[in-house]
Amino acid sequence: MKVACLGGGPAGLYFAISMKLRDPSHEIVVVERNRPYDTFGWGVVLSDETLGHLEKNDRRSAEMIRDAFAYWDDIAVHHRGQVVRSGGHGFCGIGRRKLLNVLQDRCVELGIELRFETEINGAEEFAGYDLVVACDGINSRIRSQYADVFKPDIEQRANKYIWLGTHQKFDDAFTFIFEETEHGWVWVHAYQFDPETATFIVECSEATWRGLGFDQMDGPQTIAACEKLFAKYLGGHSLMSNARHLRGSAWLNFQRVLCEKWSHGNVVLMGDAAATAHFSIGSGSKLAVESAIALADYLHSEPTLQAAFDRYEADRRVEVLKLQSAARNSTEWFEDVERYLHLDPVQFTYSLLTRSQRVSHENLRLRDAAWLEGAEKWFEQQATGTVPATARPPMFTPLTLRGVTLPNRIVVSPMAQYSATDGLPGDWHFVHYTSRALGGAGLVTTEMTCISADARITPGCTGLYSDAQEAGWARIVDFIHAETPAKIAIQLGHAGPKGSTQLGWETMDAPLAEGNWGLIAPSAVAWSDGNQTPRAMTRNDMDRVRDDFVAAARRAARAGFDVLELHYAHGYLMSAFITPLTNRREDEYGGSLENRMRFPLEVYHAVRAVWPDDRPVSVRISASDWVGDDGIRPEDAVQIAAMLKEAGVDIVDVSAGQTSTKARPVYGRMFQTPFADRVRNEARVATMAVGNIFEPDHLNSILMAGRADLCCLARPHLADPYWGLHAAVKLGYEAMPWPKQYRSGRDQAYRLAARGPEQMTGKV
Ligand SMILES: CC(C)(COP(=O)(O)OP(=O)(O)OC[C@H]1O[C@@H](n2cnc3c(N)ncnc32)[C@H](O)[C@@H]1OP(=O)(O)O)[C@@H](O)C(=O)NCCC(=O)NCCSC(=O)c1ccccc1N
Repeated sequence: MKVACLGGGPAGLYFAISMKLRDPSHEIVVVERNRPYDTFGWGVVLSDETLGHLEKNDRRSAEMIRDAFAYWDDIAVHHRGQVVRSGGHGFCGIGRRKLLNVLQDRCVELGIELRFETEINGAEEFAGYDLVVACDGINSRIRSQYADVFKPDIEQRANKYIWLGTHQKFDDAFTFIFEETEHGWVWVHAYQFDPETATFIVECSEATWRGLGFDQMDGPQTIAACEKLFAKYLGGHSLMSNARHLRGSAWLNFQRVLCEKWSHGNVVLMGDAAATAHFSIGSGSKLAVESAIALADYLHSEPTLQAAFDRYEADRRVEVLKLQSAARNSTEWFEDVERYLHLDPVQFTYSLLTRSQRVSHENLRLRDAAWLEGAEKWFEQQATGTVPATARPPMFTPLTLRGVTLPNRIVVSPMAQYSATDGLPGDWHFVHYTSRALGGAGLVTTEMTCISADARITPGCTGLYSDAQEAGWARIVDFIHAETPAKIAIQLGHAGPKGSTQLGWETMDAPLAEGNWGLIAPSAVAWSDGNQTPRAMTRNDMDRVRDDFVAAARRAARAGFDVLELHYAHGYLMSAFITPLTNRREDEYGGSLENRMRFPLEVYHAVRAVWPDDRPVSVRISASDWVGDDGIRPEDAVQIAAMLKEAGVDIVDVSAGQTSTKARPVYGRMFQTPFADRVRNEARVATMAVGNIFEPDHLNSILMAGRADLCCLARPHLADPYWGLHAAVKLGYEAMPWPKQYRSGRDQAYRLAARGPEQMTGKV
């Protein structure tokens, strides 16, 4: 086969080697515009796993690469005058020039032609070749030439970065340095890649970059300014640019590239030309060399060029998407890093280490158990004020809000049971709520409990507007207080435009077959075409609703609830005021966010005035309407939370959506946690995270990284009332209190768990 590799970066060179090794009769040329020693980038990073793949593919070049590698295990984070160091991270770096030279030497050894200083203008210049591999990097000309076929999706990221080098040693750890300037924060990713040299990537937001005047500086001025900013870390050494190469001498914005199609005729994309991964997860080189191996394999296993391209694309796209998803998390973390810089250095470091969401709490334990234990102790000290002798998982630390101390951070999320008659909590509710409290949750939240009969979502919803209902709830609260360490919250709400609908297991959100009651809402906007149109509320209606909330709050206090949560989310009455999608009012309760929040805040203040001072109030909000700029966006949620905080709300329960039938939510593990994180760290208010949180590791990671203060689990608690107890068994946390009646079951559960996971009873 006659093969042309257009571009002599790692992808092109390694593909040429891989092809020649599989069949020495291939005639291969690598065409490259630069001279052999002309390159950008200082050092690149490969993992041990990728090195293993290289070894299997070509032992000889792998050994040469291994010999030239700098290894380091620690990550050091310089922040607010402290250095936090953790181990077990296992990186290896090599000079990009060294890597290219090793690969070039190997090409020559195998009889591959290297044609340097040759500019490629288009794939047609290689018409006589059987296979043309476009590995011409991030700005690929060949990709542009066939852009209508490859359909590249190129996203320019917000931050500015420059890739520099230094002779200062960073050989003991991969080092992150965060420095505050009068124009915002600037930070460094530094790592050694040969005995004399380290990569020194400087990054900041565009606003900081402009504020510091980098947009007006030439190369030498830029370097001098960076040297001054980071002088105390450079030990008198200078910074160096790779002046001959644009990508080593100028500030860049990272471009995330993904092509819809990777081949066209006999032309195929590879490496950065096909897909890129942000440098902050150190996986660009992995993608390039592993793609090179995969394409070489398929070209020798498949009957036709097209079949090989198809398998290559299908196989590599999955890997690319996985890495790009982790890379996106990491990129966004650095774009939003100013949100986290107020955190304590320990928590900030934890947040940094888990930024891609690929590294979880237990994974960090495998990397550096001692560091994680220290971090867990720090967390517990924040919660209790005392340094513990032994650490416990963050999810089992208490949280105090006003005069109420929750024994742990596990919350049973409010979930409608649709099982009440006339709003009365009955035996079903008694068994359901008390079981979850016995099962280890720190806080059990009731389903949305309605402030009046016409405030109900369905005829099966519970209420708190009669003496009988108050007595029914008091029975549940009393049992929980007498028999369990759990606290119990009542969630009070009014269904507004989503009222008078069928039970959850009938047709959700559809009106009743008969016996519908009239609806009220901020404006006469129906939930859907199939729902009743509500009447727009008058001020009299507002007075009644406020007074009903107050009366229910008084009853809740008398019934002994520990926490009161107001339901301001999911399209119900208060949420319908907050979102512009359903609030079309032209008076002082509609229009700006301040106006839309006016009635919800009035209700909050009225409730707070009758709710005991020593008991906290939580408010659940929808942090996104999932409809783009027409509805509530996460940045609006920060403002909403700031208003709630200002009003005295103790914790914001951050959910999302269910406010419009047009919503397009993006589901996934912990998919709403980024909203809780943003609200917590921008509005600086305690938050609860909710939404597809289901593993103990999720809770510990969320809490420890400061993304939320409590974690709500809904469906896991339907599947397993004893979720909290089982989580403690799984984590080996033996101090978890069990009901005394169940102690022999507890002992057996821990014994079986110690023998191995397959022996465990119950599931988590
Ligand atoms: C990703 C990788 C391997 C991709 O290799 P590719 O071979 O696909 O692309 P490349 O750009 O290296 O080489 C392609 C070369 O093709 C050539 N070329 C382009 N157009 C023409 C043309 N018209 N005519 C002739 N030649 C052409 C050209 O030389 C180009 O290279 P370029 O000009 O340098 O882009 C490469 O770009 C690279 O080495 N990147 C460095 C990525 C990296 O390792 N970053 C991670 C550092 S670790 C890190 O920062 C980190 C790690 C952990 C935690 C935090 C962190 N911050």
